[in-house]
Amino acid sequence: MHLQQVVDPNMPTIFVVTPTYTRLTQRADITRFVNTIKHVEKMHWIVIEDSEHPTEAVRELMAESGIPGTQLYTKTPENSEKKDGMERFQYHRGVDQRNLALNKIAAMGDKNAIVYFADDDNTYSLEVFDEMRKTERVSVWPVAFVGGQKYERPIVVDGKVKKWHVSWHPERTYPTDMASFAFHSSLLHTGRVPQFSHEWRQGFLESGFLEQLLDSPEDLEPRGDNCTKILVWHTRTMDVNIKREAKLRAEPFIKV
Ligand SMILES: O=C(O)[C@H]1O[C@H](OP(=O)(O)OP(=O)(O)OC[C@H]2O[C@@H](n3ccc(=O)[nH]c3=O)[C@H](O)[C@@H]2O)[C@H](O)[C@@H](O)[C@@H]1O
Ligand SMILES: [Mn+2]
Repeated sequence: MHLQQVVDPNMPTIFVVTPTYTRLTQRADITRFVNTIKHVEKMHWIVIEDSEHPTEAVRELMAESGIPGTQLYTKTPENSEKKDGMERFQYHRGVDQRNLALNKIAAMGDKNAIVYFADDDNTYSLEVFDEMRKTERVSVWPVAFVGGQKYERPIVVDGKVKKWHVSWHPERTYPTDMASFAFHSSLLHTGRVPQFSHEWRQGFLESGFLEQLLDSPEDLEPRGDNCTKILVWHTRTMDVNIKREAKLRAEPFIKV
């Protein structure tokens, strides 16, 4: 008989929510992302394209991954979109995409699930998925390479988050990155579905969202040895130099 790993039927499903958009490095980023999350059991991958229509590229990447998932799309509205000359920090990314996913997950009605916002370009340990699986309400852990620091992390005293190792806008109620927390799906079923807003200040998305889930940072459940282990890195893919393309064009039948 073939030996199979027995999956605990009570184990919560992890909904991994990934906004994405068409760009030169998208297949590279999503390939690396898939190579990590394909090792995570009992998960459902929600990919939301920032686009007016679903793309063949994402459909294909999702199908080839073999990961159970849902392909959604919603274009960031004109007025809140990146305009020419705007710097990266001047506009929100992923707001409408994550909101759509939240509504979808709420409608799916799974009462035994965890929700995690995982951007397509970060680096994730497998351990972070084991840690978030234990979430009762909202779990939290450190993230490296963010906020102009080597890492940002909650400081835990007697099992509670009391302050933060964060220097960028430390006055935020929850001064922490999108990749630093996960929450239980029960929080989607207590009334209005929590959402992100374009109206919030740049860099205040996480704090604004968490304020809808919890009363105080002390309600957070610290993971990763009381928030002392780096399990996620806020990496970014470099802009690829294609300045010689005009001299020798890519062949249209080669998928990059
Ligand atoms: O506050 C913000 O605006 C963002 O800042 C940081 O993220 P950062 O690495 O700077 O941003 P990206 O990785 O470029 O974008 C975050 C996610 O949104 C997607 N995205 C980006 C750009 C875009 O136009 N549309 C879109 O859907 C990306 O594929 C990615 O999954 C945070 O890590 C994000 O979670 C947060 O949404
Ligand atoms: Mn990123």
